[in-house]
Amino acid sequence: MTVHPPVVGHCDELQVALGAFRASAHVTQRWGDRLAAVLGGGGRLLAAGNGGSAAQAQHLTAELVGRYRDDRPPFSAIALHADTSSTTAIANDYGVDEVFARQVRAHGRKGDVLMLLSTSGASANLLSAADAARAAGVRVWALTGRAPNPLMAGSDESLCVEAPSTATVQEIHLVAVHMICAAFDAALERGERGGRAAGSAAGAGRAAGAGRAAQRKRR
Ligand SMILES: O=C(CO)[C@@H](O)[C@H](O)[C@H](O)[C@H](O)COP(=O)(O)O
Ligand SMILES: [Zn+2]
Repeated sequence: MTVHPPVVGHCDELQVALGAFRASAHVTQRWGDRLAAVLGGGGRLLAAGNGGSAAQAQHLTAELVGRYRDDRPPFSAIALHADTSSTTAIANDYGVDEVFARQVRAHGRKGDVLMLLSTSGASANLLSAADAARAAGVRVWALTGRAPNPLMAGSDESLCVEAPSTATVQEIHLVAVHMICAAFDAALERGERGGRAAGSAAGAGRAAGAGRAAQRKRR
């Protein structure tokens, strides 16, 4: 067996873990499709994570509000940890385990999706957020490290990455994020083509963009 220095060894670990991840790639396809239906129908994605996973969660919301590859309408997606005033106030007043749960109660509506990213699948603030979401009728999808873990148990659906190190799990989570975005855009594109084929003046994606403000009724 070839023994690589640690830095190169990381590439080997990533390669092996990516190979295993291919088997769960269909989950990213499904999530991208469903997200297109939820957001296109006026719903919202909430996303959260701690540390490196916060960055990945924010990466996903940025690509939905901005764009992934091609130009398309913006969609409603919020990275909960990115609101520093809310997170610090909630941590200070209610405790750190409440930082995401309280924002889920504030922003989440029935039919929305909460995406939680965690390498351990055991962070208490994410577990509380999952509980809050389910109580509000918000679907919970978890991107985690190795199964089994408490977060996958507390979520409606999960994609668990089998990799030995936190770093590798995080890197594969970013791959998953981009695959979800690609599937999301493809689903919108199919909707637009369907809309045009049916003679609709506006494709489904554009219609969703235009109608979103009206559709999203806030309590
Ligand atoms: O990025 C890294 C390590 O690569 C760290 O910042 C890491 O994300 C933090 O320790 C997190 O608090 C870990 O939380 P989790 O992934 O277990 O939910
Ligand atoms: Zn990206």
